[in-house]
Amino acid sequence: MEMRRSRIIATGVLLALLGAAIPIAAMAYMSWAIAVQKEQSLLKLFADRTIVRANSTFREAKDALDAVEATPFIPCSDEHIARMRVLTVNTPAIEEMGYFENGFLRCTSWGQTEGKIALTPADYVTPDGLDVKLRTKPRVTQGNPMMALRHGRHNVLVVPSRFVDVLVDDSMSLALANDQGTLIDTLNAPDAELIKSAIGNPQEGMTNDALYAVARGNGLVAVVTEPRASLAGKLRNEQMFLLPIGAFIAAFIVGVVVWLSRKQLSPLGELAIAVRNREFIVHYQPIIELKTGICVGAEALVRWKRPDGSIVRPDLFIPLAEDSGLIMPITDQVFEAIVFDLNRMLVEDRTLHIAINICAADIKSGRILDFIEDRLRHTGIRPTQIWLEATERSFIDIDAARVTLGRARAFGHSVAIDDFGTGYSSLQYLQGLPMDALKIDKSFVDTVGKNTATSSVTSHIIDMAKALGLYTVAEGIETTEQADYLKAQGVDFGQGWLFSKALPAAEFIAYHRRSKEIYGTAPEVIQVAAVAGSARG
Ligand SMILES: Nc1nc2c(ncn2[C@@H]2O[C@H](COP(=O)(O)O[C@H]3[C@@H](O)[C@H](n4cnc5c(=O)[nH]c(N)nc54)O[C@@H]3COP(=O)(O)O)[C@@H](O)[C@H]2O)c(=O)[nH]1
Repeated sequence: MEMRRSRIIATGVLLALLGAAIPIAAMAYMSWAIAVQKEQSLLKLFADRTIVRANSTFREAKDALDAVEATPFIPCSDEHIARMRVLTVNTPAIEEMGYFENGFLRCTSWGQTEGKIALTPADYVTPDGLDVKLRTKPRVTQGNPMMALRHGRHNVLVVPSRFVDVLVDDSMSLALANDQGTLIDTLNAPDAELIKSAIGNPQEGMTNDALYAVARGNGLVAVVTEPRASLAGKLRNEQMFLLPIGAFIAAFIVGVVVWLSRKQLSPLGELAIAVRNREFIVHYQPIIELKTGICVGAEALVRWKRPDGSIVRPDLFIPLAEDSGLIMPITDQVFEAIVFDLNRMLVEDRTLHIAINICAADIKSGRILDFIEDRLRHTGIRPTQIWLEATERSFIDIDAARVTLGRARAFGHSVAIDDFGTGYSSLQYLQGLPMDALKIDKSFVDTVGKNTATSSVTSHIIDMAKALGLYTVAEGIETTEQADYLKAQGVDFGQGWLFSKALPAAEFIAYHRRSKEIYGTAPEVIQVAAVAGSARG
């Protein structure tokens, strides 16, 4: 009992801990995943914008080069130089324009040169056919290194930062490269190693320290990165929304676990577990023919054997079982136990019968009769050897009771009214019911030899039963005086501690064997009455 409680409590605590931890952990993980996903979408947006920006810079440069190539002016004439100057001024992306002849720079948008600056080989060629020299020191202006883009006989100089001229968050860095991985320019000093590996990877990703997103287009690759630490703000926002949901789910699960555990720990919960685990055993109280002392059968009385070996008396759990409906599976288990325990004995001695207690619900529905019929099949036990005991209190629906008891007798069972006299119904009320025997309650037997107000009731009950042609069985006989009195009154059978307490199956079998040696076997009178399906007389 204690072990089971401890197990239920331990399981409950474990499930409650898991039930609390899993939703909160799941929501914490979801907060992180959503924050990462949102941040990566933002990085991707900036990477896409960088590609757009770089492409537009290339396009501007190309348009300017196409325009100057198409001019009809004499190379390096005043008109040609003026044209280059106008295009330079009107094209924000370019800083300077130059004209090459025979591999040397002859003039630029600034004017004539000495013709000594030689054309150097391109670092790569864009898909639009522009020769790109990544770092060129402008020899004319002597300014910072620029990127030179050449098409035909002209080139333009572009400040590399024009390609990455995108507004990004302060925490972000970006890099632009061509699709062979040659770096064009960077912004906010990104980690070179990360950029190198990100260029080779698709879309977006994450390292131990940073998040990154990659965009590609027209021979260019843009990578935008951000340290993981900068996720903190977004993560907090997501957590503020999701963690309360996780806490709510956790509280709900813990509540359900506590509710289920308490239910399992409740008497009804324990009884339900006992039914599931088939923890019921049956003891048999011998029934004695008072005239001869012969053991004619037994009443099957259920006991709840807990896993720790302790036995619970039926009056402690039968009322709860009846209220909850668990009495039906318990009755089934009692009947199966009878078949298991006494099959051989009942087949060997046809004069023996076993009485079982039937609950109100089964009397109303008649369900138990089908169950008994099914379980008796192929056992060799005759239906006449099974008596059904029903208390007056269980006849809630008298018409349904009449049908069920009638069916029971037609099938061959004898029907006994248990605890007679303790209910409110009169014998007259019960008179119309199909029955064979009346069990006189212990409370009346107890009055024998005592001068109490109810003493005379006992003999009246016996007389009425005889008048109705019913067998009589006296319960709870504890003294020889009671037995002698009841025998003298013509009571047929008796049970009680005078003869024996309810015994485990093996002890009842031994008791019956001993009794047989002393008193012999009963004549077939009880069986005959039951087979006939009619009352005595
Ligand atoms: N629906 C079911 N009810 C059942 C079943 N098994 C038992 N019960 C009912 O539980 C009540 C208590 O039963 P139990 O503790 O087994 O007590 C029985 C006898 O042991 C007791 N008894 C018998 N002789 C004496 C005696 O001389 N002195 C004394 N003090 N007690 C004695 O009486 C009980 C028998 O009761 P009854 O059924 O009225 O014949 C009890 O109401 C049982 O019916 C079950 O399987 N299903």
